[in-house]
Amino acid sequence: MSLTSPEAFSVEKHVAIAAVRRACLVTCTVFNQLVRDRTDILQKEDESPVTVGDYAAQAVINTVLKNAFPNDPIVGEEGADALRQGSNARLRERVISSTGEKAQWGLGSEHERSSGSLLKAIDEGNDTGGPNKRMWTVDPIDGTKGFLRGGQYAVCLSLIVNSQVVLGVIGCPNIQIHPANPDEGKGCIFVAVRGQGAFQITLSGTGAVKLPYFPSETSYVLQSEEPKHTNIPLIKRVSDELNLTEWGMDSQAKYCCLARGEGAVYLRMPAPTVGGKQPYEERIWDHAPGSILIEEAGGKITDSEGTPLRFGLGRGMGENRGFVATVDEELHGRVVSAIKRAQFTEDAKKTKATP
Ligand SMILES: Nc1ncnc2c1ncn2[C@@H]1O[C@H](COP(=O)(O)OS(=O)(=O)O)[C@@H](OP(=O)(O)O)[C@H]1O
Ligand SMILES: [Mg+2]
Ligand SMILES: [Mg+2]
Ligand SMILES: [Mg+2]
Repeated sequence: MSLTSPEAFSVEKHVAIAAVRRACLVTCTVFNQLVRDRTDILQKEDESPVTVGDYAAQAVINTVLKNAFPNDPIVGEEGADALRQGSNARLRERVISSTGEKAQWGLGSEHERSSGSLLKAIDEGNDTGGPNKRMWTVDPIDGTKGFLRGGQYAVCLSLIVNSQVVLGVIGCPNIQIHPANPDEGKGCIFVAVRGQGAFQITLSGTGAVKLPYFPSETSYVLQSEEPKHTNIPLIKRVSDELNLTEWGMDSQAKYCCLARGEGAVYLRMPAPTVGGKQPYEERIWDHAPGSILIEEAGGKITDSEGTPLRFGLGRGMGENRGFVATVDEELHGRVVSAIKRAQFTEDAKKTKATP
């Protein structure tokens, strides 16, 4: 069976959807019970937040994946080291109770719920990635800041074979099922398999629609909500030149909105670095599922110079900095050109400012 035959990755797709759905149930429960009280949030070394929800969702997804595909490595965002520290015992207990509350979430029995096996399940995501292998990426909560705000966040899973993303599944509990009709409610899962198209289903698995399906009336540039993650002034310059309007949104929900037709461009540009700091290296779990969703919806995604994205370098994406995704291929070329002009103007300003 070739990588793109109609039956390819059918088992993987069903397992991945089940894993993402279970993880979404966990994150919704955690939000309702814990996050609203603003408890149990840790600051990672890079000062980004991690919550009971991130750990619990990664434990659930890794457990489902390891049960189905014991030999597949997993590249997951989170690690359990902080949970092993005595000072975080309360957080650890919260994670255990969040994952074990219902047997259907995959960590049901007393034995399986024990602290050791939970930490082990989280640490199954410690693979280093690389070029010549089959591996999963897991971002248990993408847009943790959005999750904490009650805004958009995404539970993200992808399968990569020999550096090519072949399957992407993104759960967005807070996204409207229909962009123009709030009455239909919230909660979607977006699914793409290489060569088989991209689809949206509801969180409960009903109402499959092929992407894109929503006729975009206004032309939006989807950008990070978090200003530290992107170059907002540069994106404004590009948007103005192309007569587009910026729309800030947390997480890979941006890729999902673009794939269904709710915008013109996904644009992410590296934030300016200060004090000789190295630029941020993007992570494969933040873009692998979103990139296949865009491509299978008929769109194009590259880095900001028009170079293809590289998912076989390790956990990071190396020199791939800044991302441009569009559903309209002609627009993609115009965005890349507009970025070059905007960068040129920015550089010229800096040179003028330096005495
Ligand atoms: N400095 C910097 N530059 C670029 N990207 C960064 C940076 N720091 C973090 N991250 C990663 O950004 C992920 C969140 O994605 P977005 O920026 O698209 O959404 S958001 O506006 O922050 O919600 C976020 O994913 P999560 O940690 O899963 O939330 C990070 O992996
Ligand atoms: Mg994070
Ligand atoms: Mg992320
Ligand atoms: Mg995350």
